[in-house]
Amino acid sequence: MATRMDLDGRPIKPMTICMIGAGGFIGSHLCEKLMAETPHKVLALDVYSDKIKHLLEPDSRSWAGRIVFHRLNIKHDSRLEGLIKMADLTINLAAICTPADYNTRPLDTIYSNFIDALPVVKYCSENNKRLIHFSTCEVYGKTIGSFLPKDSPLRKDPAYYVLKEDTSPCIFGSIEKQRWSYACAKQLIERLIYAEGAENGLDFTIVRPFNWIGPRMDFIPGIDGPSEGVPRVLACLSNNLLRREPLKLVDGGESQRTFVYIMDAIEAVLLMIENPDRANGHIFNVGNPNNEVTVRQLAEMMTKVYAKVSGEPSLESPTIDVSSKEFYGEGYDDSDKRIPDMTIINRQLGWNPKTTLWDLLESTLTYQHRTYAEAIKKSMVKPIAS
Ligand SMILES: NC(=O)c1ccc[n+]([C@@H]2O[C@H](COP(=O)([O-])OP(=O)(O)OC[C@H]3O[C@@H](n4cnc5c(N)ncnc54)[C@H](O)[C@@H]3O)[C@@H](O)[C@H]2O)c1
Ligand SMILES: O=c1ccn([C@@H]2O[C@H](COP(=O)(O)OP(=O)(O)O[C@H]3OC[C@@H](O)[C@H](O)[C@H]3O)[C@@H](O)[C@H]2O)c(=O)[nH]1
Repeated sequence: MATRMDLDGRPIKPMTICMIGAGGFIGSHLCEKLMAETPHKVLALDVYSDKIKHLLEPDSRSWAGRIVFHRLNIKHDSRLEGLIKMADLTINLAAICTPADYNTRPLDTIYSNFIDALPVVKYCSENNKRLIHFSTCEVYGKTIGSFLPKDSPLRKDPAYYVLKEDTSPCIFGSIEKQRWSYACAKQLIERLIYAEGAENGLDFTIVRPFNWIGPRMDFIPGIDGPSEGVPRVLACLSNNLLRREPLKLVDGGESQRTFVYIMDAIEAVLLMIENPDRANGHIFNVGNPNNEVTVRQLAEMMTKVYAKVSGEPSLESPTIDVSSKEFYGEGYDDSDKRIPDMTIINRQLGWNPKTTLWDLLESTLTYQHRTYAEAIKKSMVKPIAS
């Protein structure tokens, strides 16, 4: 493998990365990228390994031995500090991060996103190790514009909705809207990391992902996850399409999101890993401001794309409205609109997303169809009564 150069033309030394939550959606893509394109080693920590098992098989692959899986729960495992000490860099991805959990399991959500992350920050700070911590775009909460009168022309002014790392406020709902337990826990761990940087010199980078989507995201209920489980929107709507049932739109599907392809987003993370001088001390939005849709538009586009990749005609009534109370239960609330400002990541790392929403849905739904269509068909065949 040719020596890799950083953005300032210096050779990049191979490093060891302690990746916590390596078995999840983002972790699996990051591990794949690191194995295929870099000489770095990965200590992969997670309670699950299904999504990276293809990388762990002892075969003749060129990366054999560069990735080692450690099955552990960071809540209670004394191996954690030793593994952080063995590495040059720690990346913490571990979290409960599906909205269906925020209002129904608020304690688990707060513990996972704040309390369980504390030792990771502490061990990095005490051992002078660099930390890349995964936060979320949800720390911005709602836009300022959402509080303006519906007909206010200011709602169209980007100053009232574009989310900027160093100037936008974090606006959450009231305490009984437990949806915000996740965002609030993430905000507090960001503040703690920032303070460790300011007071104790911790080298940190904070990533705020804006709806990264792609293959291996979450699970399909009843196939590789619980039948009653509610994953994030991509998997929910994929599940509906695979089962040929109407796609459920929560509260009319009016909320807006920007979706970025996981493959584009992983490029940004690799730039952070390999350019510490440009990434340390920064908080980065990572998203695609050009891929904005309402959830209703997302559902309509997914319906069209799925018909194309599966060859099956769409349903006559492809969507159905459902209230948030019915879908998520008491205490749900929502972010109205999420457009990332890209100035800082552009300036520091020269990163820009490339993939359009149509293209990323086409490759992702091709994967969903190939991976799940047969299993769904089998599961839907009713057993014959004897
Ligand atoms: N995917 C997105 O669009 C998105 C958006 C915003 C923020 N994020 C953040 O990025 C990170 C990764 O997200 P993801 O989409 O890959 O989620 P994911 O749920 O697929 O991955 C998280 C992984 O962490 C592991 N984990 C959780 N608790 C653990 C513990 N106590 N010990 C060991 N492992 C544990 C889980 O088993 C899982 O494999 C999270 O911090 C999330 O909040 C993701
Ligand atoms: O079947 C569904 C599922 C979801 N939705 C809606 O689709 C939108 C997006 O839902 P997602 O499940 O992807 O979750 P959100 O975008 O609200 O939050 C996510 O954002 C960033 C991360 O921190 C987390 O991964 C998650 O909190 C929401 O408005 C939700 O109400 C539907 O209309 N139908």
